[in-house]
Amino acid sequence: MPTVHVDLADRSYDILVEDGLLDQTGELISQLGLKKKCAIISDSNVAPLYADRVEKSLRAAGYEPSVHVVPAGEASKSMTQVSGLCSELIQQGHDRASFVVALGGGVVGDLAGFVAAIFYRGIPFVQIPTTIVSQVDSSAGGKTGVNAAEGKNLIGAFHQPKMVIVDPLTLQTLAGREYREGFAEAIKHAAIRDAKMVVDLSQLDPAAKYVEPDLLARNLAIKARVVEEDERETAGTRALLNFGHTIGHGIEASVPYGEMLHGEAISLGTIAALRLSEKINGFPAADSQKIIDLLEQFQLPLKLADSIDSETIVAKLQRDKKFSGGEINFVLLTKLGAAEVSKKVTIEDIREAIEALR
Ligand SMILES: NC(=O)c1ccc[n+]([C@@H]2O[C@H](COP(=O)([O-])OP(=O)(O)OC[C@H]3O[C@@H](n4cnc5c(N)ncnc54)[C@H](O)[C@@H]3O)[C@@H](O)[C@H]2O)c1
Ligand SMILES: O=C(O)C(=O)C[C@@H](O)[C@H](O)[C@H](O)COP(=O)(O)O
Ligand SMILES: [Zn+2]
Repeated sequence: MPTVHVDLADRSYDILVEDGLLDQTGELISQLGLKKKCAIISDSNVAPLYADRVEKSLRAAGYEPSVHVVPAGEASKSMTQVSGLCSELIQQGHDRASFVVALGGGVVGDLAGFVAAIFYRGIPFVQIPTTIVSQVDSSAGGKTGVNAAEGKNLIGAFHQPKMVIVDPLTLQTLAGREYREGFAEAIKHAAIRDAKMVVDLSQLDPAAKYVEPDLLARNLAIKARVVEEDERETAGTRALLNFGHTIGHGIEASVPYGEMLHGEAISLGTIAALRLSEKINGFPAADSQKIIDLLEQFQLPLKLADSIDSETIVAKLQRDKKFSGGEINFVLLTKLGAAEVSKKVTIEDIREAIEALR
């Protein structure tokens, strides 16, 4: 089975990718030496589809799971949900010996991971991702957290999972829009680390609702290698995973959370970052076009709606973690498959790149 090992000293773990793994959850988790009580956290779309199977598998392996469901969608990545879930877990008798199972997309993974990071000052958790975003990106790396009204992911913690269980067959139940949006993150991985994957992604059917385990694992391995180098985004390498995200997050936070899906906002942020790479690094426009063609193939947005005000985007993006101490650290491509953190991008360059999206 395709397995990606994330090597982080005592926080190391495996990412397992294979069709049908959902029904082996209990057996797989039993290798981790965790205690019996656990809380499955999921959302209102995913729980009716998959929580029973995960619960059954855990019970068969001797675990005692409780199930906790939040409303589907980005708005659930909130402190209100964190607080509600913590209370539910306490009421269900969970304590320091329990662990969390995050069953869902990136929203559930980030939210449940953050609950695990702070509940009783931190308990273990396992990720079971069910969207493209989460199966290529968010389930790995340990960034957990929620949004603030002022911007995306501004409250959170680094908390690595103990295991990531990826079952590509769960992708079959995604709606078309939610399936396609996730490819923005795979396209990002290709752009920053794997030029050959630009070609491989171009061969995928955007309506397939299935991705080969090897391609998912290849994406997760790109992420794992970056995270191993710079787990807490202090050395600059991990910031490369933010390609397209500075402006993308600004756009995502400029409309009510959930109105634009994460991958849709990142599509626009990617195009803006490509234009800035051309302007500042002389990145070839023909290579930008290869990335834009991929975004178009997955029917991701290429134009910013006039109803979204540029200054709102600028205000939101200035609260991003890459703005610190008065400096802008902006991720640019140097060539197809390679990126850098640049200090040469000004706020005026960013304004111009946002306007060019219209
Ligand atoms: N922590 C990280 O490293 C990281 C990386 C990338 C993205 N993110 C975060 O991830 C979030 C976006 O994640 P997402 O795009 O997966 O969104 P999501 O979790 O909201 O899932 C999208 C929609 O699909 C539904 N869904 C999920 N799996 C399903 C399935 N198998 N069948 C049917 N419906 C299903 C959900 O209920 C939801 O309505 C954003 O908040 C983003 O900031 C985090
Ligand atoms: O894992 C990372 O590092 C990433 O940047 C992955 C991104 O795709 C993801 O959207 C992440 O949540 C962004 O984190 P942030 O801390 O920059 O908000
Ligand atoms: Zn992202």
